[in-house]
Amino acid sequence: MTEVAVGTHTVTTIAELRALLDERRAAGASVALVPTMGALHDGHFALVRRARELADVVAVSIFVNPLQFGPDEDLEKYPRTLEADVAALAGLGVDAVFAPGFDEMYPRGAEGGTTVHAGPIGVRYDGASRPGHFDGMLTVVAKLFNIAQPHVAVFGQKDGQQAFLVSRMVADLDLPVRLDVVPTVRESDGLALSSRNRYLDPVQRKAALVLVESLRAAEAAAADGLSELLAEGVAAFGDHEGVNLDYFVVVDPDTFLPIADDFRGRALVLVAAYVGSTRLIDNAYVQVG
Ligand SMILES: Nc1ncnc2c1ncn2[C@@H]1O[C@H](COP(=O)(O)OP(=O)(O)OP(=O)(O)O)[C@@H](O)[C@H]1O
Ligand SMILES: CC(C)(CO)[C@@H](O)C(=O)[O-]
Ligand code: BAL
Repeated sequence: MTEVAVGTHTVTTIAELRALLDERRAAGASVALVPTMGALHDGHFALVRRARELADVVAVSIFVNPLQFGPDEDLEKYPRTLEADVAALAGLGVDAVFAPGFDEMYPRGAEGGTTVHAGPIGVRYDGASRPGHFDGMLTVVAKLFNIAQPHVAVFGQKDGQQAFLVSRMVADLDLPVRLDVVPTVRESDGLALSSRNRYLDPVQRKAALVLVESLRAAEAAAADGLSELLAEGVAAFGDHEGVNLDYFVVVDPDTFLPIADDFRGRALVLVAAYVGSTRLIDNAYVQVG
């Protein structure tokens, strides 16, 4: 049997990651990739555990991708905790951590290279509030797929539109990778875990619960149809000081288009809101009608 390196290897170049994964593949191993932007929490760790179930070798990428941030967004202040992230991933038995710098990923600069276009769903909902976000996200995900060549890649349902658009890209561009989506991991009070939760002060942390509360209200009203669902979901925002609803929409999970008034069946409620200046998202499946 071929000798292969064991333990957690942190690499910063594409060549190093390819060499490491090629060696494992040559020994017959399957590979799972978990793409992240770091500042890891239990949501990410659930993805890593799932990846371990799905493949012999797990690679986690940590890259805060400038292409998916708008000019007024939080690229500069996005939390970066590489040392702690690597230690946690080693504890979970991850084989490779890929933490490239900007030049390694974009040698032609942010504007100079080929990019992926997300198509019509990429300009709705989060894409309407964050122009260019999904093109930038898909561009880096396509690169990561080509770099790591995983058998399976694991994403979180918390970023529901992202998971949908990645699966669209895989289908539309015939990418040879299987996708797996892990349910949203929540705090005990229901708040979806997010790296951006650490921007919240204690008062905002409490106010942020309105997102999951709106989803629960929508779920409770879903049996009565779309207009009741929307009315109850949006009403949950009431008068929350410092909270501004961005969108509250119900989509068909198969198309990500808004459902019609007479829709009956499983639908996905998407919500985004600003809590202070922090933009948070959440979503939940409901049974309409
Ligand atoms: N609470 C969660 N439950 C399940 N998956 C999650 C959760 N939070 C993030 N993920 C998934 O982890 C992967 C990496 O996400 P990312 O690094 O952007 O973390 P994040 O916490 O979503 O950060 P932010 O929302 O602040 O950008 C994505 O597939 C994302 O959907
Ligand atoms: C998928 C991803 C790692 C691409 O940068 C990012 O959008 C994220 O962390 O969800
Ligand atoms: N969590 C998805 C990555 C982003 O917000 O840019």
